[in-house]
Amino acid sequence: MAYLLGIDIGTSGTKTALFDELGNTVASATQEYPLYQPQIGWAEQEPEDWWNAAVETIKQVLSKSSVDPSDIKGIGLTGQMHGMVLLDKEGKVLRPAIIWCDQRTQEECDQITEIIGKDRLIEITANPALTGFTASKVMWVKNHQPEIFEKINKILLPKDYIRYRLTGEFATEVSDASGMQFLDVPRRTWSREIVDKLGIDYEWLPAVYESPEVSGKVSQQAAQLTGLLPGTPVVGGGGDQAAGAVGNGIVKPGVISSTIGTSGVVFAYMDQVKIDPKGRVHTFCHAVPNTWHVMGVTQGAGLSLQWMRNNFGGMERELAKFMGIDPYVLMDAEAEKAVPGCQGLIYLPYLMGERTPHLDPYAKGVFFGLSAKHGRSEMIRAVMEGVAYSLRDCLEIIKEMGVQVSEVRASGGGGKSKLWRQIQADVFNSPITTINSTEGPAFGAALLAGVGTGVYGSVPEACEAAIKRVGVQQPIESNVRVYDKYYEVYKGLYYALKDSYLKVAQIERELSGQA
Ligand SMILES: Nc1ncnc2c1ncn2[C@@H]1O[C@H](COP(=O)(O)OP(=O)(O)O)[C@@H](O)[C@H]1O
Ligand SMILES: O=C(CO)[C@@H](O)[C@H](O)COP(=O)(O)O
Repeated sequence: MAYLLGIDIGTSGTKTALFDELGNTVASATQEYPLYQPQIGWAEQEPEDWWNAAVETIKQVLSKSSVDPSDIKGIGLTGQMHGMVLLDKEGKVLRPAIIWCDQRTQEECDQITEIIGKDRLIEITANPALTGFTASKVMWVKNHQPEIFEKINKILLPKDYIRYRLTGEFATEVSDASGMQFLDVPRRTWSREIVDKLGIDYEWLPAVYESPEVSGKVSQQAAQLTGLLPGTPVVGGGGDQAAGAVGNGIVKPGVISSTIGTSGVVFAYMDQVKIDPKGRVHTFCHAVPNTWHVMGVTQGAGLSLQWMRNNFGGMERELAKFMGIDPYVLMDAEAEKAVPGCQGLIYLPYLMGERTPHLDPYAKGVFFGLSAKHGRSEMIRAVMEGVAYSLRDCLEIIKEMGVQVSEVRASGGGGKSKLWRQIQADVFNSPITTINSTEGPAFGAALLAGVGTGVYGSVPEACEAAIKRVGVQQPIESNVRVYDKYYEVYKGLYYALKDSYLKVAQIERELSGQA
C-alpha cells in the first residue's frame, strides 16, 4: 500500500495528515499558533511558528501511524494563500509574515493600479489590485520599511517557506502563485512586465511548477528533524483553496465547494479563464494542470465564530475542557436553541474588512437588530447565519458569471458542524453534500503528491479513486423563506453603513497620528 502525506499551513494552525492510496486517513495531527494584530486591520504570523508546527505534527503523525517512512511515496504542501515571507541572502526571515487577511495596503493597491493600469493588470493577473494579495504587501514594505526591502533575496508564500525548510528549494506552484499578483494567470508563468514595473527583482521569485510536479526532495537535515526518509519527493501542492478543492473533488464543471475555514470560500472549477468584470471574485490557476478556478472570498467566516469563542465563549471553553470535547460543539448546541433568522438579529462578518462582494478593507463587523429579547444563542446563531449570507453573495456572483452549479459540497472546520451545513443549505436553497474526508487541503495536497509520484494517473483519476459522497442535507422550505427575506436586509446593510465605515477609519487614522 502506498501512503501520501499532506501538510496544511493553516491560519489557525498546521495540520499534517497521512493517507493511504484509497483515501483513508491513517493519522493526523494539528498544532495551533498565534495570529498577531499589532494594529487594527493588520495581521501577521511568525514563519518559525509554522515550521515548528510542521516538524511537530509530522513527528506525531509518523509515531501515531507506525507507517514505515519508506512507504510514504510523496508529500504535498498546502496552506493559507497570499502571505508574504521575505528572506535575506542567508535564507533568514527578514520580518514577520504579513498574511492574507491584513488590510493595511489600500494605498499600495492604488499605486499598483496606477503603475500597471487597471485593464492591463486584470488582463495579466486576472484580478484587480487587492489588499489581500502579496504584491501590495511587498509594495508596503518598499514604501514603509526600505531598510528591509533592500535586503530581500527571496519572496515566498507560507507553504513555500516550509518547502524551503524541508527541501532547501525555492519553489512554488501556479495555484498559490496566482494570489501573489505577479503571475500571468492565463499563461501560468511569472509576468516580467508586472515585476519590472513594480521594481521587484525577478530573481526574488521562486521557480513556479504545476501543482502535481515534483519540486524537490526531503533534505538530510529535515529528515533528521522530522523522521521522514531523506529523498522523499515533495510536489508543488496548492494554495489551501485549490488543494482543498482537489480534496473535495472540485475538478470538473458543476460541482462547487463552500468552505468555512478562518476565511469562507465558494470555489468553482473552470476549463477556461473567465473574469468577473467588477473583480468581486478571484480568477486563479487551479491545481489541476491547465485549468482555472473562480472563487468568492469572505474574510471573516470561521474567524467570526472563533472570535465569539475567544471573547464570549468562556463558559463553553471551560465546560469543553472538563468534558474533553471541542468548545465549538457546545457553541453549535447553544446556537441550535435560536430560531432561523434569530428574530431579526443579523450579523455582518466583516471583522477583517471584506473581499467578495464589496472589496472594502474598511468594512467592519456588525450585529444589527439587537433587542432585549436576544441572548447568547441568537448571537452565536446570527454569526453562523451572517457568514452563510456572505457565502451566498459569493455564490450569486459565480452563478451570474455563467458558471454551472449542480452540487455544493461543504468543507473546512465550519463544515464539520451539522447546524452550519443546514444553515448553508437553507440560505443557498441548495442541497449540501459531504464527502468521506474532512481533511480538505491536506487531503488534496496528498492526492497531488500521489499524482506527481505516479500513484494515480491524473488529478481527476485521484479524486475518482479516493473521494466518495457520504451525506446530503436538503434545504428546509420554511427556513428558506425566512432566510430569503433576511438576506435582502443583510445585503442592504453594507450600503447603509459604507460611509460610516470610512469615517471610522479616518478617525482611527487621526487618533493614531497617521492622518
Ligand atoms: N464543530 C464546529 N462547529 C462549528 N464551527 C467549527 C467547528 N469546528 C471548527 N469550526 C470553525 O472552523 C474554523 C477553523 O477551520 P479550519 O478549516 O481548521 O481553519 P484554517 O484552515 O483557516 O486554520 C474555526 O475558526 C471555527 O469557526
Ligand atoms: O485569502 C484566502 C484565499 O484567497 C484565504 O482563503 C486564505 O488562503 C486563508 O485560508 P484559511 O486559513 O481560511 O483556510
